[in-house]
Amino acid sequence: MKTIDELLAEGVAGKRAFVRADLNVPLDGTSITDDGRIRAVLPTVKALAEAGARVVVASHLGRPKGAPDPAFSLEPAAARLGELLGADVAFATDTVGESAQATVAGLSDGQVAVVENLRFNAGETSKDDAERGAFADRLAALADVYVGDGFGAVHRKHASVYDLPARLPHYAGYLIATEVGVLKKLTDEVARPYVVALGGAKVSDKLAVIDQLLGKADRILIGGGMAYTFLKAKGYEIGKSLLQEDQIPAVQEYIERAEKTGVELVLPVDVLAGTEFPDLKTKAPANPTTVAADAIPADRQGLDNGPETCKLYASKLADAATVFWNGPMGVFEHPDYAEGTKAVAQALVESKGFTVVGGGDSAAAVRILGFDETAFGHISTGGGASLEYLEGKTLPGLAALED
Ligand SMILES: Nc1ncnc2c1ncn2[C@@H]1O[C@H](COP(=O)(O)OP(=O)(O)O)[C@@H](O)[C@H]1O
Ligand SMILES: O=C(OP(=O)(O)O)[C@H](O)COP(=O)(O)O
Repeated sequence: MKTIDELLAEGVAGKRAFVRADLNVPLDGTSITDDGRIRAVLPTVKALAEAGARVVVASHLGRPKGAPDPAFSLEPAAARLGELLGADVAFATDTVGESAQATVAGLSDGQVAVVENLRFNAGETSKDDAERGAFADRLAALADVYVGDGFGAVHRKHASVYDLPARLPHYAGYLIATEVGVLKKLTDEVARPYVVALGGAKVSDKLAVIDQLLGKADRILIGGGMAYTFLKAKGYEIGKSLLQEDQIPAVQEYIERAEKTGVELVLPVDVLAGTEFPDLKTKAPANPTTVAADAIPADRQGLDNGPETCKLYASKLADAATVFWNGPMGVFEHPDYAEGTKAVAQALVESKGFTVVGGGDSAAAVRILGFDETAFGHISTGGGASLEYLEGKTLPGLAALED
């Protein structure tokens, strides 16, 4: 894999450098609640700009449906990037159209532009190779070289991640190099006990990871939206909680395999349940009740770990020599549902083991809830990406940078 240092040594002045970043930051309307992913790509953007490149930064944000949607505009992220760089950052209101072409053509050496959300174009995420390829061709027309630095998206076989690097000389940016360097340590001989904590909302994406983790981890703690498919698979009532119904048979098999192989699979014993999903804008009191995890009332949904589960998970993390945590334990964005996430973060802070937190929202949670980032071994910008890396899978966005 060629790195950005090789590109800098070859000389990049006057060249258009396309940086595929992951600027998928959490937003409250148009205000960014955590800019960690923007800060994470700064070393790459700065190095290219200082070397005189014309830097074109591209990213997805959220999951728009292949067409422009103002709620998912990258404009706030572009503005924040400009503030952090201390320089004007141009913004193109489309990704490959007239605005992007004119914006890129207007760049001088050392200037930076951001183009609009890649996922406003159906070709970005298409499963059809030709459709993705056609979009990648249009992206390629904007640049001379490609720098892959969107670690959080390297597990996606998307046009800007997988097809575009094949069309341009390609290099890995500093963030990807750092992330892979740290995560590699968890794929070699890991210090045991190795405990993995999984939560969050991207349940369908991440349930499959457990299949592999069962052969690697000594203990797996399940929380967040992930937990309810497990509780349902055990035959419990989960009310209106998040459920991945089609995954129940797979989850039942995971539970059986864990029992047979001696992997400790730990599920919540109590949860905080509300009558509805809380209002994250007003943060109006949600008045949840603590209920047993095997008897969530039909009109309620589990939205955080309960107090007994918080204690249980802290005890299960206390003796870990290695911890990997992805996915908040509850809807931490609301103060009534933040305790489960806080308890896991606190247990990692107190841990004597090597601790890794991964994921856009998990990393944001740690910072928003006031934890000191330096108290963790590593905070990864990618959740799904780091999980799939730990599974030993070939990640499209890394494979594409290899040759
Ligand atoms: N029980 C739950 N029900 C619904 N959403 C949940 C629940 N627990 C956590 N979440 C949500 O999960 C989201 C983060 O999930 P995810 O994107 O998978 O994590 P990450 O970005 O760290 O990989 C948060 O916005 C949080 O509100
Ligand atoms: O937020 C992300 O992943 P993560 O929630 O697993 O950390 C990445 O930006 C990838 O986004 P996606 O899961 O919509 O492809």
